[in-house]
Amino acid sequence: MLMTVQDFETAARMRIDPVHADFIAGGAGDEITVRANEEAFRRLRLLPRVLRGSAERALDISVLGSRARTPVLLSPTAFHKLVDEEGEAATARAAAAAGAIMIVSMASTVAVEDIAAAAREAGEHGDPPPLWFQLYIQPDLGFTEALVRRATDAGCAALVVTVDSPVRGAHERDLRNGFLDLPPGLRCEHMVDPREGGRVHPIAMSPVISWEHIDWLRGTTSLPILLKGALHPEDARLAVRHGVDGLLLSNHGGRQLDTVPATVELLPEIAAAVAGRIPIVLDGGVRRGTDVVKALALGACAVGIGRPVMWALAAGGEKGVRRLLELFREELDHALALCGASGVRGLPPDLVRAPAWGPASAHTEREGGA
Ligand SMILES: Cc1cc2nc3c(=O)[nH]c(=O)nc-3n(C[C@H](O)[C@H](O)[C@H](O)COP(=O)(O)O)c2cc1C
Ligand SMILES: CC(C)CC(=O)C(=O)O
Repeated sequence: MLMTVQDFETAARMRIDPVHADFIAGGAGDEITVRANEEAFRRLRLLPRVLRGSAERALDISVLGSRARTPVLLSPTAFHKLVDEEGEAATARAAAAAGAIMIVSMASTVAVEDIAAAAREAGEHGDPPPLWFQLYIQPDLGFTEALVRRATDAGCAALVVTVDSPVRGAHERDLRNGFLDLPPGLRCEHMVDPREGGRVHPIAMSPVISWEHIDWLRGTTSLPILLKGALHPEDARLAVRHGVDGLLLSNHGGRQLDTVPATVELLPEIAAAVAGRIPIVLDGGVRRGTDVVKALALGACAVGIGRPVMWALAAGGEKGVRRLLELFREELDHALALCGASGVRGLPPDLVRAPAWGPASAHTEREGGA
């Protein structure tokens, strides 16, 4: 029975190529940050209030003009067709049915127009939440601008600009496995260049992308812009000054610079830096309803999940992702009830206790390890 994210991972591993499972699970370098994200959530403790609950909990959110029935977003993940033949279309149907915002990866194997059509078909409770679109700004600004127009025309309601990738992270599992490109028959649909007879460009990760590019993007679109991957509080303040509308506080699931802190450890500092001026979504290591409560209480308005979606899609296609999102909903609602909360909004930081951040190994060994 699929009851936890771990169950989905186990089921997925029985169905997919181990090389692809490594691509999903893996991270950069020694994968210290991959583990740190989950460990940090495990170390935080919830301190519930009593005699103040309500019969039902409100789980809906509204962020940057997008309404959703759950604060759990689908973070952008590449290459869904590696694990399911319908790829991102299946994921989008599940997200729409759950009323969850899906952030479409620029590196998706289904085109954003087709993903949007799939989501529209599946909205069970009226209009599903809009899609958001993740972008790596390409040094070829003409190409980038055309892609932004394409995502906008497809109905995407926000742009999530990934800024933690001046170069690609060193994924040693992929290097050892020789997994360096998509298998024949699959391609990144958004990298097809209509100007060049349909040539498929590689995604450029460029260290010359700068705040000037964010200013340029700000001038070319009226969609809300979120920065994904700014971790330093000074960069969070700069983002506000550059007219960015929101932050996706993310360390790319430990796939870029290894040994950066867990995102939930950084959250209080980042929340203090932006001081409520722009919303913060957090991803990295969110695996349980209690993790969602912790992130929201510490200042996020929503959370994203990456690997869990890939495992669920691999384990059971659209149905698998639906079940996963249901599970997060049930766990979140249950945890809120136990915390004496009436919903996901306005959760106070004193719901969370952080034991002194001692050596991570001491905590994890006692709890059965990562
Ligand atoms: C298989 C995989 C592919 C990913 N692809 C992208 C991507 O195309 N763009 C991006 O900004 N982040 C990408 N990410 C990072 C996720 O958006 C997210 O930050 C991370 O997975 C969150 O951590 P979690 O996996 O612990 O939930 C990817 C992550 C994984 C695991
Ligand atoms: C194809 C890559 C650009 C996707 C990515 O960001 C990742 O694998 O973490």
